[in-house]
Amino acid sequence: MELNEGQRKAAEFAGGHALVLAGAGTGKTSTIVARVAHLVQSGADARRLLLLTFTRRAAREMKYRLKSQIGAAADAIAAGTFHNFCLSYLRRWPDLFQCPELTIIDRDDQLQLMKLARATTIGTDAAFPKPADLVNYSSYARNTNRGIKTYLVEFTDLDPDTVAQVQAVLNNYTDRKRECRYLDYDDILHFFARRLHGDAVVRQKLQSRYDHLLVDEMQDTNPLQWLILDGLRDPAKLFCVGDDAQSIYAFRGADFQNVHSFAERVPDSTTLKLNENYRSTQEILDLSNWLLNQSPLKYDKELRSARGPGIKPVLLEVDDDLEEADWVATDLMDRHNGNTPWRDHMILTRTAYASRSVEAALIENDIPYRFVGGTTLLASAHVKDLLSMLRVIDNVTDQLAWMRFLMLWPRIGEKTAAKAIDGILQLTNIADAVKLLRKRLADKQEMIAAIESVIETWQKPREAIETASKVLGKILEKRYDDWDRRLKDFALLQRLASKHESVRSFIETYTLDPITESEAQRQDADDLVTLITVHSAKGTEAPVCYLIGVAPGNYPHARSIGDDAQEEEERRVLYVAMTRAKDELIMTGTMRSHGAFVPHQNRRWTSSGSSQPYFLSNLPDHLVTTDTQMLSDDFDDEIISFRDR
Ligand SMILES: Nc1ncnc2c1ncn2[C@@H]1O[C@H](COP(=O)(O)OP(=O)(O)OP(=O)(O)O)[C@@H](O)[C@H]1O
Repeated sequence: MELNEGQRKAAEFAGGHALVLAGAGTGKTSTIVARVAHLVQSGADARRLLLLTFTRRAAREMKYRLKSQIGAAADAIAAGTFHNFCLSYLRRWPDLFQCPELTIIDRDDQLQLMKLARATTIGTDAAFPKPADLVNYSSYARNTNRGIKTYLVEFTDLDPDTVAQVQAVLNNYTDRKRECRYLDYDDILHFFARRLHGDAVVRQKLQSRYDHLLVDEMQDTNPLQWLILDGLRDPAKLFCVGDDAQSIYAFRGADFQNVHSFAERVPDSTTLKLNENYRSTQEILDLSNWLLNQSPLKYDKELRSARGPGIKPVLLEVDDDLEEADWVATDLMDRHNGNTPWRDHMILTRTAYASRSVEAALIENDIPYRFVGGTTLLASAHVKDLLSMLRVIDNVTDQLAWMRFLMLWPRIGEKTAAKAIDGILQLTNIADAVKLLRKRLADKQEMIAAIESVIETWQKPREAIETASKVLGKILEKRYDDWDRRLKDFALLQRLASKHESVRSFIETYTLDPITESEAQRQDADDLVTLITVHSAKGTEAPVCYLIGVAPGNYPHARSIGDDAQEEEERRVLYVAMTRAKDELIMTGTMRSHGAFVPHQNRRWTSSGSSQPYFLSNLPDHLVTTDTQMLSDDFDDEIISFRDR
């Protein structure tokens, strides 16, 4: 691929810090890859480059592209997510970061722990914020780099007494984490940033480690991530790429001011722009441009297609999600029969839940697919059961894992487990814990033998999981009706683990950046339809994109209505979704008729009515082909070509 003038200028930029600010499909990712290649080819030491991406998948893809451009040097480049990068240093320098051996916990564990903290601190009070709210408060405050009290006063309606109680619950939660040696997702960045800014030795060591810091998807970084970049730069040079119109993670604390205010924050920086979109045809961009232009915010983006004209986007009204699913599956099969590979198709959904009918239709029709962004493999109950065994071996103070593991066994209830755990928490290694269990639970020799057999294979992650599956199989089989289906996941875990050097690294990788079951199953297959949530689809593209659930209540999502900032973020979600399509964008949803939404007797949206805000309610007819047109007698050629492919 030959870079255009703007891309080349950015890739070969010889000044200090730079921000590449550009719209969707303008080659930001291609440019950052080209810049890394350029730096290495001009003599930069690959080991002194740090490439930060939003997902592990993005890092893997960039490395893959780099490998073809610069060969083995690509292996030396540190590339990964902020969380991976920070964790690697917490692990490498535990003393400097004052962060001993720790277990990473996921949201499920956070909720469990918060439940305990809430119950201990305030007892039962139905009106008090729920564990999920408390986890969210804590997470948002840290990611936006605010004290919890400041956050609660500024962003919630809680009265001063409740604020004080929430603080007490969160203190209890923190104490519990310390006691169990847990790190939650936000702690990773928080601990790293705190030492980076609070300890001159750490700062000096890290600042002397890199020459170039390259950041993809800058618009989705949060204030805490900014703090990290700010602490790492100078003499290292920042090269950040981003698009403010694609900022869709404000709900997690992302701050698109990191892009908007880059020039003020980094006074000696240069902002470079890319204008031409190489991904989509002009018709797809006309619709995307129109969507952004409806916003009260000035995005100042008018995407121009380098590819020229193509097929107009289609907006298809369906009666319900079943009809939608059937239609998508039939259309996919028609296209595949016409020799288009499955891989050319991507189905974008708001949520995993909203795509269940489409997923069922894919399965029913034997359409091979992988799902990206839904319920994740490590979150399913039987996998958590198995992981609990691995986790207690890795961290003997992992209270939540002990509770789960012990209670798997017959005749061990909450009380017996809690008593044993009280003793275990005083210990420092698994060998002592086994001794203690042998004494306290003398009639549970089978369980103790099971732990010992896994310890024996501990150094080989694949074997450790195989052993754990065998020794737990008999008891798990009795717990789950659909055991045969679940058992297959254990084989999947073994396959994934075989690529890791330790059990811990395996668990951490997929806790930090979760993988869905279907994604894991199909990792090596390449001709598949991709079913993906819009949030996971950032940075991806496909020739044909189906955007399902384009309806009031989804765009903007009902939950965001009434909050201007959230509604605006919803517009950007739709914009991200539309701009994934290269050749064809097909939107399906309920209730559209001749440019206005007409409540239908048998349709789900009837009760909320057509007054619900909807981004496409004023959509000019000329921007899309509608199903009404598709069904009319004077079908034009373009529509026939779409249908008769
Ligand atoms: N100079 C070019 N010539 C031809 N194709 C290009 C050029 N630059 C980028 N492309 C292609 O355009 C598409 C979009 O590029 P890329 O994914 O880098 O854009 P992006 O700005 O990161 O997009 P987004 O932010 O929407 O994810 C890719 O298919 C890429 O190969």
